[in-house]
Parts: sequence; C-alpha cells; structure tokens
Amino acid sequence: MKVIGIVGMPASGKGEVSRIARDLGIPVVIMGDAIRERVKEAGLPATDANLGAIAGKLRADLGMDAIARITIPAIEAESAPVVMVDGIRGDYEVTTFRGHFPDFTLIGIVSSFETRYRRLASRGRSDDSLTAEELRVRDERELGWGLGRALSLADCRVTNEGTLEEFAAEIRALLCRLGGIE
Ligand SMILES: Nc1ncnc2c1ncn2[C@@H]1O[C@H](COP(=O)(O)OP(=O)(O)OP(=O)(O)O)[C@@H](O)[C@H]1O
Repeated sequence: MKVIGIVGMPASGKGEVSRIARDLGIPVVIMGDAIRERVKEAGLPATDANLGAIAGKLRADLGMDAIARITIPAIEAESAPVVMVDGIRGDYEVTTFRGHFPDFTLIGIVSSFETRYRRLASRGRSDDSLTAEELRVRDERELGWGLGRALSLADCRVTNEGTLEEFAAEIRALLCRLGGIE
C-alpha cells in the first residue's frame, strides 16, 4: 500500500488536495475525524477549542504520535493501492507513519498567513477562526505540536498562492505521478 500524507498550516489547502485525491479515486483518511468523533462522543460541539482540547489530551495520554497511531487501522482498512492521509500535525506522526508504511510520501502545502486568513474568512466552517488573532493562536498551537518540523520532513512541497485552478492542476499532476495513475 502506498500512503501519501498531507501537511500544511491551517487553511493552506489540504482539504482541496483531499478533494482532488477523491476525484482521482484515491481514498482519503482524515486524522481530524478521529478527534471529531471523540468530541461528539463527549457530547461537545465541534468548536476549535474543543477539538484542540481533545487532541491535546490524546497526545498527553498516549504520546505525541497518538492520533497517527489511532489512524493507522483506518488507513489499512481502505485496502486500496494508494491511500491519502490528511491532518498530520507533527514530526512524531510523520516518523510513526514512515515506520509503519514502507512506501510513505509526505506532501507539504505552503501558503502565507495573509492568504490563509483571507481564504479562511470566506470558508465558514464551525471551527474556523474569524479574526487574524485567532488564526495566529491556531498557528501557534499547531506549531507547538511540531507542524513546522513535520513540514520540514516533506518529500515535496507545493505552494498554494495562486488560483484554485492552478493549484488543482499542480496537485493532480503530482498525485498521478506518485500514484502511478494515467
Ligand atoms: N488556491 C486557492 N484559491 C482560492 N481558494 C482556495 C485555494 N486553496 C484553498 N482555497 C480555499 O481556502 C479555504 C481553506 O482551504 P482548505 O479548507 O483546503 O484548507 P485546509 O488546509 O484543509 O484547512 P484546515 O487546516 O483548517 O483544515 C477553503 O475554502 C478552500 O476552498
């Protein structure tokens, strides 16, 4: 099984990469879904604060790669030749995936703070930050989990500063090459 990981700062465009992968027939496992499920089980609304708190508790209880370890069975359950995993937040998670899946490739998505803030303001998901200060806080929290170090471990990087069409074309070509898709 080939596993392709996606890493990037909040609102850098990871969700768009997942959407393109699905269009190409590549199943996508979202690490955040494991956290969302636990927030729901606890009877809490899926706010940024609740998602962050549960993720922080899982890491404190089970180690910095907790969410990667929880996600591995879900990736294997796909039993597809190529599977994408979205939501990597730390270098420990990358190390765990690399150790478990011999054929693991990490794609880093790079967008500036200003670009991400502008796009987030128009996305409107329940956990979207609405002020620049809140995005800065989210960035800091994720960098604290080792997101910067995870990005530095990427096998390739794609910049997402242009139009969605430009980004989609570049990602589609990269995924086809990595996944051996015609
Ligand atoms: N090149 C682009 N041009 C215009 N809009 C874009 C572009 N790339 C992404 N977007 C939009 O920006 C928003 C954020 O992107 P996306 O949801 O893919 O980010 P993400 O990295 O998955 O975010 P998070 O880390 O918060 O889950 C979305 O509404 C997406 O459609």
